[in-house]
Amino acid sequence: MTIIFHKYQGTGNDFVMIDNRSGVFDRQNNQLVALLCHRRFGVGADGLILIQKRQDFDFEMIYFNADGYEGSMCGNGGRCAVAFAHTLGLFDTHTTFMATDGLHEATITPENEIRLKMQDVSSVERNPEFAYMNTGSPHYVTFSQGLTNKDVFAEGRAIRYNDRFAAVGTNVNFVEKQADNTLFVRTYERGVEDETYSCGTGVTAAALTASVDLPSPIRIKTLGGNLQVAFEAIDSEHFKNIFLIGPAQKVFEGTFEYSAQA
Ligand SMILES: N[C@@H](CCC[C@H](N)C(=O)O)C(=O)O
Repeated sequence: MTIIFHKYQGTGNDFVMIDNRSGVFDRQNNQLVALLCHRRFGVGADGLILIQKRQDFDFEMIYFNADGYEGSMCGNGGRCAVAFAHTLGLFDTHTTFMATDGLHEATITPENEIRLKMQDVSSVERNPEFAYMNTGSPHYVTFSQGLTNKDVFAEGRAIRYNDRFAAVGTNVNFVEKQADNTLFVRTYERGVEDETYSCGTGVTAAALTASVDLPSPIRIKTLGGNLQVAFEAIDSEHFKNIFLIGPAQKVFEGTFEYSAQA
């Protein structure tokens, strides 16, 4: 079987994108998804996204983590899906599409960035050491000093597999507030089981956590580039009109030869 794919990245969070409007790609084939995402045996990516037909919407985004299994919402993947759907001619500058956490809207800005509307957040658990919330995916957020030198893999993994989170898992974000009120965020991702260069739902959670000190929009720095999160805070636990804003770029396209025995 020959699979035509496109590779996209959004602030270094990278995705194999497949136009599956024909329905030919079997979304139950977790082994194939994991192989495509494998950085030595496959194309290599943090995740894979299928663009599918969906009645009443421009498209549906089906997101898989690099482990081959369908994940919860992916913010950077959503921005890349919008960029890819645009090249497929599915919309002009504004789109509405369906994802696992519901309806999303997005706009391509005059600066060619993707402004993606996220789901409202109606619950934030604020503890002295960390905050925990769902921004489409579950996120643990903790503030940290000396973040450049932190062992995000080891410390993030320890939290992801602790007694509270082991069964379902969580993404883990370490955040350092910088002098210019930018947030530097590094994320250990569930389903990738490693640090990624950026996590869109993670930086959204970081911004909402920091909203008690910083006004919207909040500028974010990640290992892979810069993002912004804009929002309306109703109070410290309720947020609406949340937007994740940043670049999404095509890297290359190609074909992948797959035989089930491989
Ligand atoms: N990279 C993503 C987050 C993807 C979701 C996650 N790994 C999970 O299923 O928990 C993003 O940009 O939001």
